[in-house]
Amino acid sequence: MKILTAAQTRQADAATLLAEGITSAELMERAATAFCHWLQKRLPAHSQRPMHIFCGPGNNGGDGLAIARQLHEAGYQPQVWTLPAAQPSADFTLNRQRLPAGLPCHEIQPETLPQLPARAVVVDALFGTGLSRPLTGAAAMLVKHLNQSEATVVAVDMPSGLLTDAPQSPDSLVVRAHYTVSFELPKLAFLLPQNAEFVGQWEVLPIHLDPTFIHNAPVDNYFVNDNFIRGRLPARNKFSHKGTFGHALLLAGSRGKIGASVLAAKACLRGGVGLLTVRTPAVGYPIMQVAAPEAMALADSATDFVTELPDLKPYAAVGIGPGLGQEHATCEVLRQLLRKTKVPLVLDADALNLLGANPSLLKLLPRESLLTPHPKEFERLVGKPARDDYHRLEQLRTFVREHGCYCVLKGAYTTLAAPDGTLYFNSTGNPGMATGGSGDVLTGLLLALRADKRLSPLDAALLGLYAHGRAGDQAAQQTGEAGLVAGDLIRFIGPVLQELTTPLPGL
Ligand SMILES: NC(=O)C1=CN([C@@H]2O[C@H](COP(=O)(O)OP(=O)(O)OC[C@H]3O[C@@H](n4cnc5c(N)ncnc54)[C@H](O)[C@@H]3O)[C@@H](O)[C@H]2O)[C@@H](O)CC1
Ligand SMILES: [K+]
Repeated sequence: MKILTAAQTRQADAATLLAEGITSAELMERAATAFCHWLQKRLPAHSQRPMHIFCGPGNNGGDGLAIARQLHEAGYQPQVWTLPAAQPSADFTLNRQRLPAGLPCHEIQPETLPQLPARAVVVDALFGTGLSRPLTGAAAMLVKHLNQSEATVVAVDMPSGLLTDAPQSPDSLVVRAHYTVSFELPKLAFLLPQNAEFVGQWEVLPIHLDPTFIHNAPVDNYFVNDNFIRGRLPARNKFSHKGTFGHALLLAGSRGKIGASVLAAKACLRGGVGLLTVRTPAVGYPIMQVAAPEAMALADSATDFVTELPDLKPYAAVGIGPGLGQEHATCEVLRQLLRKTKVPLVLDADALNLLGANPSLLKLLPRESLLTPHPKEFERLVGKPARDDYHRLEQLRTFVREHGCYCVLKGAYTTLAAPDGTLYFNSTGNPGMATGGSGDVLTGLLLALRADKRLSPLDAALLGLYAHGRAGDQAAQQTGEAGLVAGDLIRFIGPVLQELTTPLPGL
């Protein structure tokens, strides 16, 4: 799914009117209907909860007015509140005129702000994608009032005060919505941790914007959902052999962190690798042989950490990092690996910390390497903290362009950056996966997919992220989010990959 900018959303709107020969009021009616169906499913008219719909002067407010009319017709008893405005939009004015006589509509004044008890439902239709500056005056006062209330707040398209795809000044007032119901495509603002307190739980409803416009719109950001992933994992050919799926090498583990190497190894095996060899320090050798007998274990001559790089000839891809430690000798192994390898690399955890601490290593990074930092590791890699989540995304784009690599920034909506700077936001996963070892599982899975000769680097990375999150979602259904441990993810990798495999074309 593409993520459009606010400007492109306006253009998509205009292109739809043109392509379908409809008026903007008709498109507004479509958006209002979609919103009302969403609400009616969750809140029946007979619930009798007080409902207040707050409408701004533009088309977001126009949506609010159309929603009020449709809900009134469906048996709800909403009250409408409008902001004082010199020049409301044409579709606002039209829908204001269309309000039935029995539907109360008041202009907001400081002394007439409605009481909002906890039972009340607020529909926030003050500002949407047209917001261009911080809220002031009556709008600011109203947002403060909404945020102090205990009412349930449902935002139309955007929580009012939040910019669609840029940071706002830190002291800006923004509605704290419990739900944000948006139209057609997700907005970049929804995917950033700093906005979670405003956006709440979000959803996008189709309003059938012009598909040709969306198809041709150039974008920097994609939302990775099921549709986006379908068709990227080919079915296995009957005559395929171990070589097709590659022989991977994993360098991982140190005393006390052999578990990380075991988790990564098991995930790599379940990710479909043809063969796996794991280099661990000697202390990890018996553990690996017992825990993952399908992997070949290659013990280092040092007991506690990895000090030697094996001959790289047999391998189709190399992963390094989980539980590795940051000893000097291990750093030298990484340096040799970066110098010598001719096959795809997956770098995680301590391998990234070593890269961050030794800028000379970063210069050796082979093109198309795949790095999987969490935000702290990413900060060490780039050497300075991000001002905010938007700045972090800019740092990410700059980083991959500079190093010609793929970089996965882990978190909610884990973000993959491709070497051209395009960002892909993953949609799967849950907070239960914020648990030790979850990243090691991702590294193992990505290593398997990078070793698969049939997959492009981009497809391997996208499939890995999506499958990892989906495995987490399926695991959490059985364990609950709190009870989820990284090892639980591993047994769901196989079924999830099976589900994502492209079937034969139907007859
Ligand atoms: N683009 C689409 O696909 C559709 C958009 N619709 C609705 O239209 C909305 C966008 O409407 P508009 O472009 O009219 O914009 P808004 O309704 O978001 O904002 C209204 C106007 O307020 C002014 N304004 C901006 N910031 C302000 C501030 N801080 N204080 C006071 N005034 C401010 C601007 O002139 C802006 O055009 C969407 O969010 C959505 O709700 C829907 O009706 C139908 C489909
Ligand atoms: K809004």
